Amino acid sequence: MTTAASSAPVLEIAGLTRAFGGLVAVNAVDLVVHSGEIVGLLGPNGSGKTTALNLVSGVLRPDSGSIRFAGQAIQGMPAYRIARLGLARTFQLVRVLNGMSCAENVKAGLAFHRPHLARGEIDDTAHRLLQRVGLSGRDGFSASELTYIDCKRLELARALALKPRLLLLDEWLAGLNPSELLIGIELIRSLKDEGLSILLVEHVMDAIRSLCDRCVVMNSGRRIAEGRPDEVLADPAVVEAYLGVSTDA
Ligand SMILES: Nc1ncnc2c1ncn2[C@@H]1O[C@H](COP(=O)(O)OP(=O)(O)OP(=O)(O)O)[C@@H](O)[C@H]1O
Repeated sequence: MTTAASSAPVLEIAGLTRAFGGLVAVNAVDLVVHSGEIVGLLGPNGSGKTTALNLVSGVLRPDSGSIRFAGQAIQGMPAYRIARLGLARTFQLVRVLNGMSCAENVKAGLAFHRPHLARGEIDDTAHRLLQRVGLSGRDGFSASELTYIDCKRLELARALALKPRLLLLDEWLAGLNPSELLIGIELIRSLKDEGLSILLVEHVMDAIRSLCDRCVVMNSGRRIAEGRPDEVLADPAVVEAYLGVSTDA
């Protein structure tokens, strides 16, 4: 079990750039996640955070720049190969297979990403992963019957089925009510306590303050700040980016 971040980088991004036509959505961004760390990727709407996650997870190909995961260059690799290396993600709009049970959802992920597992191991692992995210007793429930937070838990279980070293969470806490938010924050913290490294795109400030070891802030595709949550959230450039006004006056 890892309780403190160690120095080995699990993710190293340098000069990452991707344009859509004339719009440079991610512009020469550098970012490092050390092993055991939770790094927040912040910024106002449209600043390029989801595009950055899409580039890291192989959903999109970068125009230039490098992405190293656990020391291996992964830029431009197809998403399924990156996932099999142990880099998992959740999506801003929850993606679960609604026509399937919770257990089948997780087993589908296990069968695809860990095809060497025997049938019994797949069943046991799916059951354990559902317990792990707080879905005990829901193995046979249809995913379409789940509440919103339970859908999020199921998507997390599917991501954990990859046995990831790094987890990318794209606004996983968005839309939760205050009591669900506390549960969600504790669940993410418990993953870190087990040694998982996490890159977290998030707008919920309480979550950022309580979970993140460090934050990188983007605006208009560029990295504008990096530091501890309290430091970056007090940075005038960050306040200006979020509020759209200068704080110099
Ligand atoms: N596939 C695409 N084609 C064209 N433009 C895109 C595409 N994806 C993203 N963009 C544009 O790139 C910019 C960055 O978008 P992105 O979704 O990465 O921002 P974000 O920081 O994740 O925003 P939010 O917090 O609202 O999710 C935006 O101007 C967006 O409209």
